[in-house]
Amino acid sequence: MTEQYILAIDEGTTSTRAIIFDHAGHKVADSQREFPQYFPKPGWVEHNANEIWNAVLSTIANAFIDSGIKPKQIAGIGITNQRETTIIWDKQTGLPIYNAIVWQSRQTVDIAEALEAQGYGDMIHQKTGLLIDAYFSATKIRWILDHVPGAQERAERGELLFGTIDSWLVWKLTGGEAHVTDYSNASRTMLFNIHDLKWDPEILNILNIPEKMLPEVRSNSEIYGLTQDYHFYGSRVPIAGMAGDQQAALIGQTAFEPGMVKNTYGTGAFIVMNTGEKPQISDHKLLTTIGYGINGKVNYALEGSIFVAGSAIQWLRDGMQLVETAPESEKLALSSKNNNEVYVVPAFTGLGAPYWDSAARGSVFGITRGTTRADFIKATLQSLAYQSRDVVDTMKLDAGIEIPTLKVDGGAARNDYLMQFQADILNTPIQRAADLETTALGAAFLAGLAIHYWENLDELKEVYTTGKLFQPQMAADERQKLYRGWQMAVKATQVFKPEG
Ligand SMILES: Nc1ncnc2c1ncn2[C@@H]1O[C@H](COP(=O)(O)OP(=O)(O)O)[C@@H](O)[C@H]1O
Ligand SMILES: O=P(O)(O)OC[C@H](O)CO
Repeated sequence: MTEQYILAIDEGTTSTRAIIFDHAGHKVADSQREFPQYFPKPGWVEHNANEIWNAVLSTIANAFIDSGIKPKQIAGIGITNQRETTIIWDKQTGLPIYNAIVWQSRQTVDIAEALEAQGYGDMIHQKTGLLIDAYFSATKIRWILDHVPGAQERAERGELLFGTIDSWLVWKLTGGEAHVTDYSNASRTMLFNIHDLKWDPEILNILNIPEKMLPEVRSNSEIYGLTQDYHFYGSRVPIAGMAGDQQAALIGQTAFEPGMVKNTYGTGAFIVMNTGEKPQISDHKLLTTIGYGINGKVNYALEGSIFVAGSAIQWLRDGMQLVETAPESEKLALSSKNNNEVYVVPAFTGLGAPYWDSAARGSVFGITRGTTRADFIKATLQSLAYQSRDVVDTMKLDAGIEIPTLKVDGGAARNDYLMQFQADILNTPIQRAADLETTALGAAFLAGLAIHYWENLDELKEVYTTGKLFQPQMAADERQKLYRGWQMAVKATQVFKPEG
């Protein structure tokens, strides 16, 4: 028999990838494509769901062309995705009725504030594990139903479907046969009760969202449907794994034991701790979320979501034009001669965990006549590490345990300067994955488990390989001084609210 592979579709915020893995967990094909970002008003971020679909199809085609692997050699498909991003489409035509509203978008802040003002914060926190915020899908659904003429009535008549990107891609690949999502993605909608694992009728009622438009919620590893042959070169291949990208990275890092923590430095940075089989509701503004549900067992997680991480480096490149490429930031940071007295707080879309301050905006502190481009770049890189420390410290408080090692992955984890500074400022060893596409590997693992390509979690641990380890080297008093400076910078940032 010809060799069989798993295809992972990793649909991220700025680009989509198709990666083919072999049985040893090695990447044998990797195709990536960026797609347009739309910013209709300040703070709004939208995507065109059909552009995403086309990008997914073209990356799959390129992965086959580049590798010479044939579509019939794909044993199963795993999907992982930017979470929370909301699409509503017409069940008959398959056409979206509005752009996808992206997780980062702030256009529904008013709806979130109204829910808070009506006193629903505690009930929603207890049931969904989330804090009321425009980040999650619920307010985005309400916004589309309010702003597209006739949408509420059509949703009530059962003519419209809602989905996060995972649902949309499965629905498209199966030619409309499966309208499904998984526990991890459902747990980011602010509509899903993470205790009884059902859409919550009380929250749906408050937001006036008809349940019939929601997808069926399934486990993270099972066969959801088969690709239509016309979308997959004549093959009907099982789509057998699905998870939001941050949970997929947890799986890709094989962080299966309670207490294990990973940080993925992509567009944002998302620190997730496996907390085991009982949901732990945070006392310090972290999110409780579903890590994964496999073989009838659900594992919960604590999460600290940082909205701006790698996108701050993109801003250095595209907005400030201080670097030509993101990797160049490393060389420049190392060339900086200052004593780390410059602080950049990249609160471009407000501050996420643990502050949850929608109105905060970015700021810079500590510049002098002598500040150079290299100092500014170094401070921006350091902001990723400082923000991560804010979350890790909070996580230790919530979980009441020390974190012996932080597992890292994602595009910006390639930066050795950043990883060393992260180890120093946390005083914790940083274990980088050998292959930074851990998110895609996690999706492949989920699909592979469902179709017995891999048999169990122990086998996955053998497939996973670690990369470089960064040991803390900074003196304790230096670390305290630098972190105190960061805390002052964040406080000052939160005071500066020109719009009230
Ligand atoms: N060497 C580097 N140093 C710092 N940041 C980097 C480096 N390489 C990539 N990045 C940043 O990482 C991000 C891309 O990571 P990726 O994991 O692909 O993100 P996403 O899945 O969110 O699209 C970009 O925001 C980019 O600026
Ligand atoms: O696109 P990423 O990798 O930054 O991930 C986006 C997150 O899933 C948003 O919650």
